[in-house]
Amino acid sequence: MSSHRYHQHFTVSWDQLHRDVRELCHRLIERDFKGIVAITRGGLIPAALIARELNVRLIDTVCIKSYDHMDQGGLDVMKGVDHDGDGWLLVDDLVDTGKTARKVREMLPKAHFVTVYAKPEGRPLVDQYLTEVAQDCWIQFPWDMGIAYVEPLVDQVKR
Ligand SMILES: O=P(O)(O)OC[C@H]1O[C@H](OP(=O)(O)OP(=O)(O)O)[C@H](O)[C@@H]1O
Ligand SMILES: Nc1nc2[nH]cnc2c(=O)[nH]1
Ligand SMILES: [Mg+2]
Repeated sequence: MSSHRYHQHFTVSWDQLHRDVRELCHRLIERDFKGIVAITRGGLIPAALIARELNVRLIDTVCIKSYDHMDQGGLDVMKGVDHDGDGWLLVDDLVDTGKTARKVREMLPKAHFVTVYAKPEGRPLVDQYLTEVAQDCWIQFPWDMGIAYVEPLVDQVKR
């Protein structure tokens, strides 16, 4: 599958991401977790922020790659964990088609799985998420962006 499926962009700033993760933490505060499993790489930053809010120190990773920028390839699992996820919080930044989530759920069937953003196809695979985003929308994360100069409108339009 390729970038042709994305027709809109949803740009998330660092501030927005931080606010969203904190809101997700409000919904997790009543639960106790043995630790957090972050799905690399996208799950690492939300996992660090959640660990701070919930005072969790034990953090593990499932290392998996599915996309090369907007192009979806085969799943490459580089590292798993040696338990079934019982009592653990499993964290990713987003669920899109659900392919990554399905694979990781097989590996950790008992974990409580959360993402910050969820698209409709992947939504049924997570236990909790904060914000739903349209299926044809590419979520642009702050770690993939930089600050750039923008020409004044008059120069863009009239030159
Ligand atoms: O629901 P899916 O269609 O499987 O897509 C979701 C996955 O895609 C992205 O990871 P990616 O493979 O791009 O790797 P990264 O986290 O290292 O950026 C994202 O972080 C999710 O893990
Ligand atoms: N950054 C980013 N990675 C993805 N991987 C799968 N879907 C997406 C998306 O919408 N944004
Ligand atoms: Mg990922």
